[in-house]
Amino acid sequence: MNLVPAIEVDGLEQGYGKTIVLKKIDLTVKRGQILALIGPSGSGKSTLIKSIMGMLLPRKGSVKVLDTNMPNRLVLGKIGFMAQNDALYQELTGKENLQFFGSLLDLSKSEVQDQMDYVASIVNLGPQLNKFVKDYSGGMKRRLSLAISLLGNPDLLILDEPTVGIDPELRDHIWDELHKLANGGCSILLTTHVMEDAEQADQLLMIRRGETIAQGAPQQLLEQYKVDEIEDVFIAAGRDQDARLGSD
Ligand SMILES: Nc1ncnc2c1ncn2[C@@H]1O[C@H](COP(=O)(O)OP(=O)(O)OP(=O)(O)O)[C@@H](O)[C@H]1O
Repeated sequence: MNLVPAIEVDGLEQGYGKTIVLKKIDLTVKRGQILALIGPSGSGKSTLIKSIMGMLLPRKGSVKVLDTNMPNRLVLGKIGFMAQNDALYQELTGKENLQFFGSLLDLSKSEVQDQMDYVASIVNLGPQLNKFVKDYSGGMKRRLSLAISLLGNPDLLILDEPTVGIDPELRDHIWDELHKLANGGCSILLTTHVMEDAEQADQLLMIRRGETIAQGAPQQLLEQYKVDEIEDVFIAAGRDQDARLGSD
């Protein structure tokens, strides 16, 4: 297996206009590893993802994906990306959406057809693929977006809140599949508010007020903070940060 990390972020500072949103962020996602990014609303998770995808250039520090500085068109083709807002064609069916996004990846119609059953089964969407997306529920749209991100056998999956609106049973099924993909060498970075998701990851990065407040394997963090729940790690690390920075 290639030992170059899938993602390397080093000393990243990022912001909009005069506002600094992220400070001194370091992270490494090795090949085949799953990293969950946790933080309250507005803490900068999507900003970090946009920086990794090359949609925002680093203000300070560096971002490398598959050993390449972003943005890079070739590397983008190796990333399966699921944005927070579903970017789907409402007037097309689920199947037509998959065909369209597959064609953007230079997959032939028959290649998309071959992969369609597999990606649709991961998110349990097979029976609804012939329905128009405008008639989908919010959770079905998330599932279709996830299926689209899996097309083309990506080396890296970047998933912004993939489990929103997905029931616990299907979430377990999706996690089984994500672990299988990771075991096959796919690296995965996802954001979540759901602590059950966090427990499934190999590595956690907790951000709050633009900074990393805790980073490590779930079990390691539970031991370090002497707590039983990941949520309590976040709370304790947040208190430490408030004590350091002041709570204003
Ligand atoms: N295009 C933009 N221009 C100006 N400020 C922005 C822009 N996008 C995000 N921000 C600000 O940057 C901060 C971080 O936003 P970001 O979307 O990265 O947070 P998040 O952790 O992903 O939040 P959520 O969990 O709600 O999606 C917020 O204060 C937000 O208002």
